[in-house]
Amino acid sequence: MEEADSKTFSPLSYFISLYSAVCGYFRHLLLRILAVGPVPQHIAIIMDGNRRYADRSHIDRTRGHLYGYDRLISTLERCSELGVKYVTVYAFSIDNFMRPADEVQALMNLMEEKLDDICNSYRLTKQYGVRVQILGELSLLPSNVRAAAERAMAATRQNSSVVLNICLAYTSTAEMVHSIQEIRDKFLATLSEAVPTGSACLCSSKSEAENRSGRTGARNGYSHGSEFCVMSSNTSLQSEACEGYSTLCSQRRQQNGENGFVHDMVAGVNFREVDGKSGQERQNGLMTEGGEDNDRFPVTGVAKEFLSCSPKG
Ligand SMILES: CC(C)=CCC/C(C)=C/CC/C(C)=C/COP(=O)(O)OP(=O)(O)O
Repeated sequence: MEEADSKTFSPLSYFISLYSAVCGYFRHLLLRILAVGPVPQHIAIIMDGNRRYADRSHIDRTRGHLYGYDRLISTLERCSELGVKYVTVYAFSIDNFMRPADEVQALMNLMEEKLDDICNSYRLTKQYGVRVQILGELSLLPSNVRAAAERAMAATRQNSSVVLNICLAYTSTAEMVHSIQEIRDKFLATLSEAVPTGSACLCSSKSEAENRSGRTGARNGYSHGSEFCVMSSNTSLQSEACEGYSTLCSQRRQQNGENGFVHDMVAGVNFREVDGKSGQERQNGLMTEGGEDNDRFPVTGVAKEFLSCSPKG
């Protein structure tokens, strides 16, 4: 026993543990000071530079991704200590599937392993109370990763201290298109309930039928029928949209020519739900936003990207 103790003790290991304890103490102090000031509720992170780091350090690229993951977790812990409520990480875009097959495979293996590690980490799940949410097109992921994602969400569902949103197989274009399609379908269902079929005040029966069947827009551009149905209804969805989004809607109509009004309006509702800003604020945001990376990033790039894509049914 004594022999084993004398083998494990070394001045170097003693120095290393002393050094890390001192660093930990100062980090803790620094975070306490920072927490006195304003702390953002939501921090979004784009994982980037893992391969460049690996190439520069002459290590395997998979190891570069592994180090990137470790950094993410320590950043998450620091955010949680500061009182940040949401950390959103853009970990894998739909476009990333176009990377070489062996890299995609290695990343998928890493995701599966790390999602399970998060679930099994006492530190993350119990001490930090991390709740995991996976955002994206889960159907595009291999079944083992999808299952790991479901496990992580289920295992941390009860936690509430900090939410870790992991964007996997995600792009904001796909998200916007899907949400618009979903809202369109709900809207059209509401429309068909709210408006008696064949009412003389409504659009022609032909355009009404087209809207109900979920077309992207009215065939004839801004047919009176289509606009009248939208503007005159009292459903909350419609009035919300009309209330603060008229500028956005009309700009969108001008830009897209014959894209349907239904979609312009739905986009307005969605922008509001995204960040709670008014249509005009959102537009100002659009005009001033820049940077390549923002284009595909959730929240910041959403509206900008939407304006540059034409929704298709
Ligand atoms: C569970 C969980 C959160 C797992 C995370 C897995 C992980 C590390 C994903 C990052 C993948 C990725 C595309 C990183 C970007 O760096 P890059 O490859 O684009 O590097 P580069 O900019 O140097 O080319």
